[in-house]
Amino acid sequence: MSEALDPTPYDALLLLSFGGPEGPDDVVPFLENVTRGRGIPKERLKEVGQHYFLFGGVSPINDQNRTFLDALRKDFAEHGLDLPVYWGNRNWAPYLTDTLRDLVRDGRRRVLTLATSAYASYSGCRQYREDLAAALATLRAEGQETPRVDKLRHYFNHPGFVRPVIDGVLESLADLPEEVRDGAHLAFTTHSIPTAAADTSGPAETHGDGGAYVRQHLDVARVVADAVRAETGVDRPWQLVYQSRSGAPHIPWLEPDICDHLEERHAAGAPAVVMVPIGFVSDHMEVLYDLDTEAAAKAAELGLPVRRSATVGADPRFAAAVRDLVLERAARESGRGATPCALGALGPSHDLCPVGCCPARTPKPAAAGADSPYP
Ligand SMILES: CC1=C(CCC(=O)O)c2cc3nc(cc4[nH]c(cc5[nH]c(cc1n2)c(C)c5CCC(=O)O)c(CCC(=O)O)c4C)C(CCC(=O)O)=C3C
Ligand SMILES: [Fe+2]
Repeated sequence: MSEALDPTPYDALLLLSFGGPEGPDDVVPFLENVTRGRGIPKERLKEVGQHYFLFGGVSPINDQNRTFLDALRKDFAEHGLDLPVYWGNRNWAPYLTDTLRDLVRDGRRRVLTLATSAYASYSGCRQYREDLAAALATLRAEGQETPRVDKLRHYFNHPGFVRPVIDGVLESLADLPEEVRDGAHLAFTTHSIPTAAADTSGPAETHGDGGAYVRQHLDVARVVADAVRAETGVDRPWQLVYQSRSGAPHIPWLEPDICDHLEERHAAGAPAVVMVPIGFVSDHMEVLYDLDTEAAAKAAELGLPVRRSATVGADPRFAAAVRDLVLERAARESGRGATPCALGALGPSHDLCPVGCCPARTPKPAAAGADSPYP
């Protein structure tokens, strides 16, 4: 077998995700898990619960992760990468702590984690590292010997993530009526977060002005817009906009919201808009509700033709990208050379989050970073 497919020192890959309800009875307990200890207004929770009830109380996220696990296992098997893949969530079964128990039971000693968020932010990176630390603490308190846990670098600019997004935009453009296709604007969307969280996202030297969170999204948006221009020969206006805002109204979050943006584009004379959810790795409830339901209704009201381009999901190129990222990290951890692959202007992200990366408002132990209490 070729040396390039050696995952040493790792003996397991852990897919770490958000989790979602899988039936009407799950919705309220799920939302209680999500918002434990955080000041989400009750009104917002009722509203979010409604979004889930509209879809039978089922979030698509768990099935999307199951499909992605299948794609990863298939890719690894086909390429002779012998690395078992586990799955654990922050807010719903399979819970991360139970998955860590499985890893210990199976004798895994060195685990590499893939979080389902591609970008730097407290919610998308450090909070997952806190989840890992909490699960490790629980097992240690039970007297178990825990594995060493690392986390893969942010993959937002990996070609295996970006190219499927480009294809999705091209498909959405092709799906628009011909008379509005060339004039269509691109609206790249991601999860809004408090501006204070955006400004402190990523390593300390990138703080300020939207931080790594905004810069990473802009980098992806630019690469996609450039590729779409090269492919179609049409230069389209594009912008990064936000969705799924929550929190108290007096706290500033990233803006503009996609619905306001559609209104503004319509008023500016845009004949059509393609919404490109680069902030979401698969069709989460945010995509199904906030874009396909709410923003689509806004567009219909305006008489503005819109399309929503596909998320990456279980695209085989994304599974191959994860294989590439695993082998790259494994090579570096064992002192072998590895050339990290990245599109755009920012270059490959760090392997190890430095101290002060995406700080929490209330500091908590976080694993798999320079400030981890776990070696
Ligand atoms: C950056 C980011 C990601 C991307 C990174 C990642 O992928 O992890 C993400 C993912 C997700 N967020 C999700 C759901 C929710 N997020 C909430 C709340 C919040 N998200 C925030 C940010 C993010 N969130 C923030 C700053 C809040 C408010 C404070 C807080 O609570 O931290 C709330 C509470 C109600 C509300 O405020 O909307 C819910 C129900 C689901 C599951 C969807 C499904 O079921 O398909 C997923 C994948
Ligand atoms: Fe969220």
